[in-house]
Amino acid sequence: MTTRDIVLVALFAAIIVVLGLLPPLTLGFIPVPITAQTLGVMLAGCILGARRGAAAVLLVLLLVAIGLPVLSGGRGGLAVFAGPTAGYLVGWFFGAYVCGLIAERFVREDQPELAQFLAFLAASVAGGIAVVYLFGIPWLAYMSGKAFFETALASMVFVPGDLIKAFVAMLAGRAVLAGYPLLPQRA
Ligand SMILES: O=C(O)CCCC[C@@H]1SC[C@@H]2NC(=O)N[C@@H]21
Repeated sequence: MTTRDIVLVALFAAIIVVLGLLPPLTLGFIPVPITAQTLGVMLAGCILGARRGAAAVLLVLLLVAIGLPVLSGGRGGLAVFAGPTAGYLVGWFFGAYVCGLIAERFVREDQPELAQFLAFLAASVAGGIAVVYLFGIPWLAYMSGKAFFETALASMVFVPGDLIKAFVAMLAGRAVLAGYPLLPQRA
């Protein structure tokens, strides 16, 4: 990693932390909040690509681990990794990575604008939603002692908001690519 990469990773970690200042939306029937921080995960993947995007999330998770209150609602500390949202947090790391991989592979600067939008949207949905849920739901089911399908069904409450975030990440990914490209592009 170059010094520029490190600065970008720190910048996107800061963006994820700042998004955590927006109050979480807690729901009575599931011990996982709706949070704007998942937008930061998608932005990191779409704008920085796989390695640097995942590194930005990892940095945030390290800040959580050392006890800084950087999660929405001012939460932090090692106990979070033994709580009901831990699977989602691990999913953020892999989600940013997969989001970045898809963006790196399918976004091209010389593509038509529509193809770029679609590639960023696919990256955000696959990485920022599917992969995050893939880790989050089984862990939540285990922690709450509920059936997997019941937990998966309850987690669908996050989908509308996460789709809006994926749309915002798509717009931001394309805007940054057009003005100040940072995304590595793979053959
Ligand atoms: O703050 C935490 O401890 C982690 C919160 C995880 C929230 C999950 S991520 C996917 C889904 N989308 C949301 O807005 N909330 C959940």
